[in-house]
Amino acid sequence: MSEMLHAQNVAKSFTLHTQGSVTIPVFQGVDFTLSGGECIALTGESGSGKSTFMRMLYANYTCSDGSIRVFHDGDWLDITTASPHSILEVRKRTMGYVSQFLRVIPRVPTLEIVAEPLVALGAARDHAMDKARDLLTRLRIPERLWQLSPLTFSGGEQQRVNIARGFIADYPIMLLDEPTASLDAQNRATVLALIEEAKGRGAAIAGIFHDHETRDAVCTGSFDVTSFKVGAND
Ligand SMILES: Nc1ncnc2c1ncn2[C@@H]1O[C@H](COP(=O)(O)OP(=O)(O)OP(=O)(O)O)[C@@H](O)[C@H]1O
Repeated sequence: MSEMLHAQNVAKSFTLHTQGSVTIPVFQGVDFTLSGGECIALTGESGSGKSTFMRMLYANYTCSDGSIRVFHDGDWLDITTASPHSILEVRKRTMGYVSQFLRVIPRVPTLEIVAEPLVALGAARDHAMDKARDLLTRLRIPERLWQLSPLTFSGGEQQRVNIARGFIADYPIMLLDEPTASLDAQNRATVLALIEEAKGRGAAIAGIFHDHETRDAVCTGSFDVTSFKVGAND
């Protein structure tokens, strides 16, 4: 399995500038690697920093220390020092992120929202639309909703649209933030199948899965963020 992501000696603390510059240390000294075909669960008690770490892997949060290198376009790129343009390129071609919540521009139809990442990669529009229809069907979004904006959809429907959008492109690295959180058993099974398919094509996956059954079904390993808590080894 080839390594796709390598975080080294990563630390994070938040400074609350609006609250007397109070500093909240979260973790330090985090070493983490992710290879193709793996699905690693980020684990640890509530507040240990799982979401924070995942946002750092996606360069949404800065690092207080350390490096996070991703294998992008045949070379290693440190996203902690990369330009905003490079980060957008990494997100477009190398690293997908499926969050629990859908963020979309109002009035854009669901089908377009799902197809968009593949169109952005240069795929033919017909192919992207076919794949979007296929994913929406698999995720049981009724066809009568495809031309509507998902803004008025239920929480579970919005999450499934988000999953369809996240899985439409074959990203080499995928970050999954509770992808099955508000899904029923049938849809959860579909998401598990999508994760298995991504693993099978060699994607390197890291995820937060509060549901143990999901974690046990798809994960090849786990990574406990708690052990890097500031002061954990004092
Ligand atoms: N934007 C932020 N500003 C300030 N503090 C933050 C911010 N995001 C997270 N934190 C703090 O960082 C710590 C880790 O939070 P995080 O959400 O990453 O934990 P978690 O392990 O994902 O928790 P949970 O399992 O409850 O979702 C918490 O103490 C939290 O208050």
